Amino acid sequence: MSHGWGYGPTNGPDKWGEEFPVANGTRQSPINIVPREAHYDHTLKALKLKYDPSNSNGILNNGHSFQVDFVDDTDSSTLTGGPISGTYRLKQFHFHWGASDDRGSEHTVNGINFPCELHLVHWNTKYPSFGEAASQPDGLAVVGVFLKIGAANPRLQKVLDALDAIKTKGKQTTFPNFDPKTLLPGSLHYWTYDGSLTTPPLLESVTWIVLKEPISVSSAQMAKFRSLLFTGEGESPCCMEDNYRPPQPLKNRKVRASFK
Ligand SMILES: O=C(O)/C=C/c1cccc(OCc2cccc(CC(=O)O)c2)c1
Ligand SMILES: [Zn+2]
Repeated sequence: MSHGWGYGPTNGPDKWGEEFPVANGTRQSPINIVPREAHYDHTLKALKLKYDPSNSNGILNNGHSFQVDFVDDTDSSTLTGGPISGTYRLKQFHFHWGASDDRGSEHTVNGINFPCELHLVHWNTKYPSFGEAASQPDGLAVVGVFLKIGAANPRLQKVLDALDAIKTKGKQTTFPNFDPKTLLPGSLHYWTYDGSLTTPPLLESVTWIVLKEPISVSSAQMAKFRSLLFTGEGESPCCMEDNYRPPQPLKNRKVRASFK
């Protein structure tokens, strides 16, 4: 049985560096964002997110999180503008969350954890594929959105209603006609910095774009995330929760803000 990375005491974030030495690299993610120390950059453009709901394809429990995959063979769902140049295609979105509402996000703000964080993963079309782009310093752009406890989020509920069908690792089902734009907050003000994937292989290829404004999620909806299992059918069940990497050293990096 392969040891495989995870979020437990024997295979969690503190152990990842044994198999993935880049875990101790110079541009690792997530980080703690300190708004007072972020530099307002007036040259930063507004984010342009153009998503075609017909590109949404399936929803998968990958044993670490669940992800909604998009058809990415054309430029119909893209990220442009913001801190990036060129066109990045939406590949998938997924979440990270905690075992309780006091933790779960990967990025923190002034040391504060949110209960959940959404990642919308895009790859630079100057490269032939996601896999190729993932190994390039400008290959990926991930939009991070915090979820904050409040009113139930009806747009998020559409995603949560699909989770019963993918309870165990490896299960997937169709997930057509979903517009990820419905998961974005009203403001697209953001912080941006150069970082990495937050799970193995921890590749240092991500331009991070973390939105300042959270979206809402209810406690009951958070419980639905935790109904998923890290484990496969027939294995002793382990609830999918606390699937987040804690903040990493900023080292020689600046965080820029698109807003004053
Ligand atoms: O061999 C494997 O299991 C994986 C190989 C591989 C090879 C290249 C890339 C890559 O990316 C995984 C990924 C995609 C998007 C986001 C994240 C991190 C996060 O959860 O935010 C990780 C995975
Ligand atoms: Zn993620």
